[in-house]
Amino acid sequence: MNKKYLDLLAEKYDSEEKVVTEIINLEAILNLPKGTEHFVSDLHGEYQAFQHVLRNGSGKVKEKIRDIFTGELSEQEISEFATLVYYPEEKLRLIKSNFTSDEELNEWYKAVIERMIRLIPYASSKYTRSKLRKALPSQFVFIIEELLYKTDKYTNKTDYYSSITEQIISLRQADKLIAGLAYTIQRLVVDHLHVVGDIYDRGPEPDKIMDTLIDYHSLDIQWGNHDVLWLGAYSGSKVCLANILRICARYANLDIIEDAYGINLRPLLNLAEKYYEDNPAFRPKLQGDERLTEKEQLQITKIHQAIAMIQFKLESPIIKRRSCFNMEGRLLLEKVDYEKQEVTIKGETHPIEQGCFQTIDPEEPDRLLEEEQQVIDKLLFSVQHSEKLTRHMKFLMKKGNLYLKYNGNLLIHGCIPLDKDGNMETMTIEEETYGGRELLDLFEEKLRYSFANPGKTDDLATDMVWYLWTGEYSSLFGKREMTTFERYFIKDKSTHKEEKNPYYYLRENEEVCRKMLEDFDLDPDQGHIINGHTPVKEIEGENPVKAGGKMVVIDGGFSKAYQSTTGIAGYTLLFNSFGMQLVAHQKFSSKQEVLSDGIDVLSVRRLVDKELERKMVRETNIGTEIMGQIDTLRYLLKARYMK
Ligand SMILES: O=P(O)(O)OC[C@H]1O[C@](O)(COP(=O)(O)O)[C@@H](O)[C@@H]1O
Ligand SMILES: [Mn+2]
Repeated sequence: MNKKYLDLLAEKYDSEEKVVTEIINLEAILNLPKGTEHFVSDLHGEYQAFQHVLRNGSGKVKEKIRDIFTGELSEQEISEFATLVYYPEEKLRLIKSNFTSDEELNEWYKAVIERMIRLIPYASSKYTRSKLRKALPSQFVFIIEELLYKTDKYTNKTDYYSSITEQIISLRQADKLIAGLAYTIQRLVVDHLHVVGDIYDRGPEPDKIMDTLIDYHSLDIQWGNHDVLWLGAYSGSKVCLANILRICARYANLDIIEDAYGINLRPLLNLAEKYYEDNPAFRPKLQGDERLTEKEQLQITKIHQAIAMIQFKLESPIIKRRSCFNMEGRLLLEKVDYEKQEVTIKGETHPIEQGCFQTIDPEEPDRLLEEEQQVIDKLLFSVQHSEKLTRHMKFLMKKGNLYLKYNGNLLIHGCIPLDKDGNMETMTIEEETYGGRELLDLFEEKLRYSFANPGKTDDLATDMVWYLWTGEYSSLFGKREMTTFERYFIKDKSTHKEEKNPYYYLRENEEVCRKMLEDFDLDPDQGHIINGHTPVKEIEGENPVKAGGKMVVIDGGFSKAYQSTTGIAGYTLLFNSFGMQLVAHQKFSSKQEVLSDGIDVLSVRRLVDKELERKMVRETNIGTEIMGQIDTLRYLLKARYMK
């Protein structure tokens, strides 16, 4: 081992005792049951629903409460207590307003603190003391540890508890302590979170989801197609930028751009007001009980057209300079007869409905007007200089990958592009041919390069980020082509269809899934592929667990816009030392309803896989890392202290 490395290590472990203690500590960790992994996907800006799933650990919090308090508390009391753990501040306010005297309130405080103190050792039984300590609210660590670790041998338990809790109450610290304990419980229930893509688009608050993830104790992200669209925009792809703005306009979410990320839309609005009128095809989709004035809707409709046209124009030169994308079929602006208002696609001519080609020169349909060019340039400048967006995009890069191998499973948002016989599809880029895992690695390399070079806007790497959004062999898109143009302008619905990659029916087949796991050097007997991206239509009887359990699809539709097709409000997956469980969530109406009626979004559990023997940390990714650390420490011990 390198001497310098050893010197550095010896600085940290500067005595034999320190090395020995750390080895013992690490060995002990290896023999603990593995922590619970929590998988979510396709959050699509639905911050409130995501918060709920995160706070209740997909039902795990309530399960732990039930394990301990069934028989002692009524079902109603269990629900109330669970709600307090999920939303401590709000629930405390609500409960406190029901008490008429301080005595009553103080009694309630005592009971609740005692319950939480009983729950914590149970929820943390898989962790070392030092890990638990890190999860405790820092200002109360001393007090909580006193309560947790006291023995009743020599002291009177009740007195001991009472004196500490009474002090807390009289010093008016009870609310803070309860909230701190509640967050500790939430944190203990889930050890690690996987976000299998699509944080952004359609829903109203992706920025708040990002803030939550930034504060989360342990997570990784597999980028979704919508996430790379945002990364692409930030990395200098104007066409990706036009797409994110178009989607925000379409779903009436321009607030995300203006208010959350502080990007000035005035230049785009001026352009939109100058050229566009009302147009039913571009009216925003309003979700739930969202209301907008007629004037607001009209304004968005105009912006929506302006940015869609900029997007179509920007696509064209990329398609032309990148023949390897094989997207010539998408050069639709050139296929429009602007006189007759018709478009010819795949040999068929269709009338254009609700066209808005005011800024198009039929001789040069993809040429941006000077004003359009200025608008998109200004927008790109603001996007790349938004402090908050920079923070969010950097985090997305730091925690994100295109796919992840974790504890024997393969996590990937979309697919591994296959041909209809199940072979990996290939793409030739700069004279090299790539397929399967190598293609995915190349995509990721290009994305990272583009992100690191935001000043380059037309290079191959930046164009490839857009390809990841919409290209046939993109592992995130997984469809032949994106029919955005057709959906706006052509009535005939058959032109709107987006044909899926064969992966999406081949993944039902166990052999195919095993082969893909092997291609990624994973053990097909142990591993699973975990996908998001395609909403599972439970309503039509589709099963999210496929290929004899080798494939699990967890996109059940957090996205409100898709709930009518899925019939539920999303799946999540839990993987603990006993096995894997899929959780189906019912529609989340509002936090208010959970708070006041204790109504918890009902989750239905399905067993995906049961471990024959309880899985220990030793058998996990982290376990492998720890074993490496132990080896190094043993080496240090021998080389420096055992002479
Ligand atoms: O109906 P919308 O929201 O415009 O989106 C449709 C587009 O979104 C996509 O489904 C991609 O988004 P998802 O990853 O959420 O499926 C495209 O295939 C399709 O063209
Ligand atoms: Mn997706």
